[in-house]
Amino acid sequence: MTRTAWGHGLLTTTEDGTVLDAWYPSPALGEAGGAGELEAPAGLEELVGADDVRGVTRELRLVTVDLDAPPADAADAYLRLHLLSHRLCPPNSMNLDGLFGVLTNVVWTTQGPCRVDGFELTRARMRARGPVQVLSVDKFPRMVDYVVPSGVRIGDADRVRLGAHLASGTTVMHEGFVNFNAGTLGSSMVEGRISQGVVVGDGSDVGGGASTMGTLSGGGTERVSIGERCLLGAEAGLGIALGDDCVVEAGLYLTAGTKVTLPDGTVAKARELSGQSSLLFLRNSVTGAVEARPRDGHGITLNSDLHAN
Ligand SMILES: CC(C)(COP(=O)(O)OP(=O)(O)OC[C@H]1O[C@@H](n2cnc3c(N)ncnc32)[C@H](O)[C@@H]1OP(=O)(O)O)[C@@H](O)C(=O)NCCC(=O)NCCSC(=O)CCC(=O)O
Ligand SMILES: O=C(O)C1=N[C@H](C(=O)O)CCC1
Ligand SMILES: [Mg+2]
Repeated sequence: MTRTAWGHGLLTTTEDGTVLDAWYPSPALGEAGGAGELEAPAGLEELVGADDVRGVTRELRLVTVDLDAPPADAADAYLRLHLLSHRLCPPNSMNLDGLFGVLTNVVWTTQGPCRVDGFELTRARMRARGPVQVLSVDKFPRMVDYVVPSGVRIGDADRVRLGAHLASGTTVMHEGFVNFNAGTLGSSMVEGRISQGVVVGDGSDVGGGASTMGTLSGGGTERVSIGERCLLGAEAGLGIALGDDCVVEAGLYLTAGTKVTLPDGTVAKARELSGQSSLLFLRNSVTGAVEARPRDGHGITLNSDLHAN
């Protein structure tokens, strides 16, 4: 069966037809066709038109995508990113092959997206209109400029890209980062980096400055994930999947190839322990060896005051 999704998008298009962005206020799974669904949501029509200062036009388009096929173009890609951030699709549930290729690099400003080519002249025209700040130059905008999910706190809007999936009860502190096609499935404290493709389970804490290894560049190939009630300590790093109720000591970078001493004295590569539950990983400060020790009972408990968002 074909898995589809649709939405009415407000597209920003340059004079040569390049789509800079698309905003879908109410994307949905399935096919459009129910009562009123072929009409754009209230308020969108009023936003259509040219912005000569930025050299763009804003147009409405009803877009339908096949979630199992690669993104066809930028409008399609933006719908997929919205589906993730609206929590209609969890990370790793749709085809994102070739995503970077269909997105264009954009100057994201407080007056809206602009082309990179000729930006200084665009900036001059925008300055004549009013104050303008450049937020970033990137293929992805900030999530909160397109989607504000319920039950979430985000200390610094720059740190969460459109396409992040943040479950209700998630707090992303200023040092945290969440990439597209990545995020949380329940209450979580995020003070470290959740890389593309990485998913964090309910009740887990990613400590300050911690790193989860991504697979997009630099050789990391293991699919990293964190189960429920886990703690990735401050400044720790993770290159394998953790099951539930695991702890990684602060400052320990556990790569897939790290040799880990087990309680019976045998040595295993961390990737062989991938997905196992109830383990504590630490670097023994006397011997220098990385050890995995069994942990009893349930893992960490989050401070509920910090997640009643
Ligand atoms: C590894 C653990 C989990 C261990 O803690 P535990 O409470 O389980 O055990 P413990 O009581 O400290 O230690 C039990 C016994 O093991 C010993 N022990 C502990 N760590 C050891 C090590 N690395 N090598 C050798 N022995 C060790 C202790 O001395 C003690 O020995 P005896 O039995 O002989 O007494 C911890 O040190 C840790 O790293 N926690 C992570 C916390 C964290 O990072 N939270 C996120 C904060 S995020 C944050 O703060 C944001 C701010 C920021 O930005 O940084
Ligand atoms: O969720 C918060 O707010 C947090 N605040 C602490 C702080 O302000 O120091 C750190 C952990 C989360
Ligand atoms: Mg606080």
